[in-house]
Amino acid sequence: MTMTTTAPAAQATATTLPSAHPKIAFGRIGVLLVNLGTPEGTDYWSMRRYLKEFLSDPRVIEANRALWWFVLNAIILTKRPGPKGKDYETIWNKERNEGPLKTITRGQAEKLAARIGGRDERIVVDWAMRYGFPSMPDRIEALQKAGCDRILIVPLYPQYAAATTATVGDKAFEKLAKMRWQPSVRLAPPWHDDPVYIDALATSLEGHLKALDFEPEVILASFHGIPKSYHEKGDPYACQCIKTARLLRERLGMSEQKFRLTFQSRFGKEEWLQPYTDKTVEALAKSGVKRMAILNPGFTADCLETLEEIGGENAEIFLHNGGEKFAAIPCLNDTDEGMRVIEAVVLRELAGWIKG
Ligand SMILES: C=CC1=C(C)c2cc3[nH]c(cc4nc(cc5[nH]c(cc1n2)c(C)c5CCC(=O)O)C(CCC(=O)O)=C4C)c(C)c3C=C
Ligand SMILES: [Fe+2]
Ligand SMILES: [Fe+2]
Repeated sequence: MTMTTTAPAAQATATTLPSAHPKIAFGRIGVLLVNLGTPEGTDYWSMRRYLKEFLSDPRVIEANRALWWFVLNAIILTKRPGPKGKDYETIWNKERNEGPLKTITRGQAEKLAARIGGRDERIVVDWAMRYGFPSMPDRIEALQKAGCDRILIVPLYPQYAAATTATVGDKAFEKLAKMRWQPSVRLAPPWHDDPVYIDALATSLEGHLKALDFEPEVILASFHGIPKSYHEKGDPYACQCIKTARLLRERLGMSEQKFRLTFQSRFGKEEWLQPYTDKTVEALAKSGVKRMAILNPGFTADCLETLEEIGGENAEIFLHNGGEKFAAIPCLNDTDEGMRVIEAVVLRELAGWIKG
């Protein structure tokens, strides 16, 4: 017996859309590197605008809103912009007229694009600042216009804090809430205990120590602090900093006496995570330590807090109190070591989106 089949009748008409909508590009994959932000200039008004946006974020200042609004506007935004602007002047990139945080983040994005662009032609790398410019909403929109229907957002903080990492997510979703065709979004997790990161920090530190004309008696791994109350509410930040410092110390084979963890950049009257960097530096100098170095493993890029606060203020505290030799170790920045870490994090988090 033979079976015959008949072809189904050809569809009479093609599916038609109710009406046209604008042409929308799609099919590409965005990678958005995000760091904290920096003022647009060192003058009073640029400083004030930056500080206002930053310090109005409830993730950063968790105080009662009405009370904080008053303190911020009546006191902080009148007193802080002037002296802080002067501090920024000491580290300003005059060639580009911008803060070093911006220069370095741009460099990281450009180098990342060069490193991973060839793996998948759909990848587009961009960068943004959580506060100030280039703004996150602007760059997310630009990525979407470039055809990115998937975006990996990388908050450039090795240790998670609600005040830094979570607020990047908040800002991204605030923008997504206004989009008709939302891109799929991934937020890169912190990498505080990633072996690539620990190894990069160790290699970089060893290289810088070799280049010094002295051997430090004490090395401080100084992390930006947060209020102690945030830690008590469940922020994992302190635990992650402690783990980074321990892994790094073990990798370097140094004693707990020589390699110590401290927290810097206290803001306001509340108690912050301790031990404080400045108090430790002063106590070490007063106790007779003559040679020391400080590194900042929690900062992916040098900025006011590393160049001015550590390289300026803390160096001065040490030398003023009897210390003789002080070294501020540069951050990983866009060096080969630094890019090795960012590339590893990005490729791991792009898994499943790009070709294996
Ligand atoms: C690396 C992690 C950081 C954490 C955690 C963090 C918490 C935190 N910061 C403030 C207040 C200020 N920080 C400022 C600058 C600043 N902070 C970080 C990083 C972390 N902050 C960076 C990378 C920078 C940028 C420096 C630059 O070069 O532009 C400032 C502005 C400077 C100043 O006025 O002192 C403030 C203010 C709080 C309150 C906080 C946790 C709650
Ligand atoms: Fe800060
Ligand atoms: Fe500071």
